[in-house]
Amino acid sequence: MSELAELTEVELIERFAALPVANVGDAMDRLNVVDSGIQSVWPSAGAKLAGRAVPVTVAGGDNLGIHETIPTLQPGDVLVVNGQAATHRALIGELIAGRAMAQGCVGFVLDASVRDAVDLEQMRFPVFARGTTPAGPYRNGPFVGGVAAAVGTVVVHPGDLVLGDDDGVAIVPRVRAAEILVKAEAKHAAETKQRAEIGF
Ligand SMILES: O=C([O-])CC(=O)C(=O)O
Ligand SMILES: [Mg+2]
Repeated sequence: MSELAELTEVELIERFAALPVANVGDAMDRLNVVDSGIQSVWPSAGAKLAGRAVPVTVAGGDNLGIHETIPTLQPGDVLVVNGQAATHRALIGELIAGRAMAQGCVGFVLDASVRDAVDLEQMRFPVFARGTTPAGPYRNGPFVGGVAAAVGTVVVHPGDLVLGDDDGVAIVPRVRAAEILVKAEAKHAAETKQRAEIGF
């Protein structure tokens, strides 16, 4: 634990990024795993996300809060959007993703729909959402940023760690990150040993 207490946030995120999200979920007693309806939107497998949460809550189908938040993003941030689980409009696409990438943002998680999924994969920009639709967003507001937001029933605080892979998304509370990393790495080591015993 003392070694972990000295890890920088970047090192902590790198260590989490090396683990399957399932192992991290298990290390949190299977809690804090985001609703299974929120998945990678890349047409192919291989999306992998690990970064620091910047939560924003928007009205269903409206992305003003995303536009206003993107200029504030820092390298390593993940934009996490409570879009009210409204799937009738896409809140982001490749253009907004490109602007976020230019800020150093490493991915998005949205309780909403998105569009331009093929472009997002070609850009290697991981986006997790409830689905895709060609229907574009409105841009009127309101929105709330800078405080916790709910995504798929999980509360996300600013600075929490956001992890995603082809199984889905989990949120690691920042204050518990070191303790959860120890348990998740132990779980991964145990499963690696079990695989060898089973013979694959
Ligand atoms: O037009 C929008 O607001 C969403 C979109 O498709 C993009 O960002 O590429
Ligand atoms: Mg677009």
